[in-house]
Amino acid sequence: MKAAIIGGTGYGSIELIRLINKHPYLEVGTVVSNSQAGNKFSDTYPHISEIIEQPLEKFEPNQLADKNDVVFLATPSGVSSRMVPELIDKGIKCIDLSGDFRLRSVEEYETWYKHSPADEGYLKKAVYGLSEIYPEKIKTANLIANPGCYPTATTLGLIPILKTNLGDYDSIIIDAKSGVSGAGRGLSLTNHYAEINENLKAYKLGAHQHIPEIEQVLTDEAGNPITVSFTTHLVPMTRGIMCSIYIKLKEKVTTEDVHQIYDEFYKNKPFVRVRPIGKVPSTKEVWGSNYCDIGLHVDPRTNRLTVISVIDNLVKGAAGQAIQNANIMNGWDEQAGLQDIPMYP
Ligand SMILES: NC(=O)C1=CN([C@@H]2O[C@H](COP(=O)(O)OP(=O)(O)OC[C@H]3O[C@@H](n4cnc5c(N)ncnc54)[C@H](OP(=O)(O)O)[C@@H]3O)[C@@H](O)[C@H]2O)C=CC1
Ligand SMILES: CC(=O)N[C@@H](CCC(=O)OP(=O)(O)O)C(=O)O
Repeated sequence: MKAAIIGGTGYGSIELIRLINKHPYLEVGTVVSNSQAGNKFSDTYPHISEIIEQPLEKFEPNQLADKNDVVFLATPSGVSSRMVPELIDKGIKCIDLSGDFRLRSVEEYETWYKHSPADEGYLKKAVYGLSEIYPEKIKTANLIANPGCYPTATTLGLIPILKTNLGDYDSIIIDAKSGVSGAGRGLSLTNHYAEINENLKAYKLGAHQHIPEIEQVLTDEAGNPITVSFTTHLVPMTRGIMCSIYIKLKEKVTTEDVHQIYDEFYKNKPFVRVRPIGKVPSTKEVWGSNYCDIGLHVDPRTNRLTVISVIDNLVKGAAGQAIQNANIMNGWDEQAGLQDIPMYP
């Protein structure tokens, strides 16, 4: 099956290429580039020389739909929303890595993303692609809104406890940290080496576009309105996200009790690894892989649960989950092409 990619020279795209190249049922089809059409892909990324040798192409929706079976849009928000309708109308399945189809409310989108939302008719067709939680909806979807990187780590870390009545869900605090590739390949002063090296920065306080996405998922799963305190930090590393999540518990429960809840919840989910009691995952332990690793601890003095959730932002946080969704949509093993051991050290 041929997979097209739009947003060819970005980080999401080059990670999709790496994963599709070793996928048993997918092969790289058309790769669209807005800035480099006509140039060889390996001119931008020499590490794919002699492996993927093809020109980058212009966006031609008719040709794209004729020559490919699925399209991954690794384009910025505001761009995907303009491209998806033309593609969906031609009958090709789309998996969008941007935030354009994740929020159900167009007003919320405008408030947080600060530009025009996608057409509401197409928004209604989109299925939120949190693979572990919505596999049944994903199976029959034609348009997947692939989750954001921070929302993936956060919601997978929170949903099992939310499904119980044990927590005080007005008290959720998420302290989130990301490597610099989370900001994409575009140049900016914030991500300049001298600005980020030996530095730790909090950013977008109270204004991060992932806040409404996290609250939408948690509210759906809890069945009650949930608001969260969510603060993002930029860390001088290339890949990786760690979300340290804090929830006050209403009853006296132990780490063992909570561990059992998470173990049971994720027992048939191969990409979520709940660490043994006393073990805390680090970002390097999921590097280059589609795993979300979770560590749990209840502090008996404060009766507060701490959840540590780590992912690779470019894999489980973007391209890997997109491939997992393509696997589910096609009825393949959800692990197809994603079974690598994380790269270490
Ligand atoms: N990086 C990450 O960890 C994650 C990213 N995402 C989302 O995935 C999407 C891709 O992210 P990422 O690859 O990191 O971003 P990049 O900035 O690295 O790449 C995006 C690519 O989109 C293309 N593009 C940029 N502007 C336009 C435009 N106006 N019209 C058409 N194409 C354009 C460019 O490629 P070209 O010129 O070759 O077309 C650009 O390289 C984004 O929506 C991002 O928010 C989601 C989760 C995690
Ligand atoms: C480190 C860094 O800057 N990360 C980005 C993640 C953006 C992203 O993934 O965008 P979506 O909204 O499409 O999910 C940020 O915090 O905005």
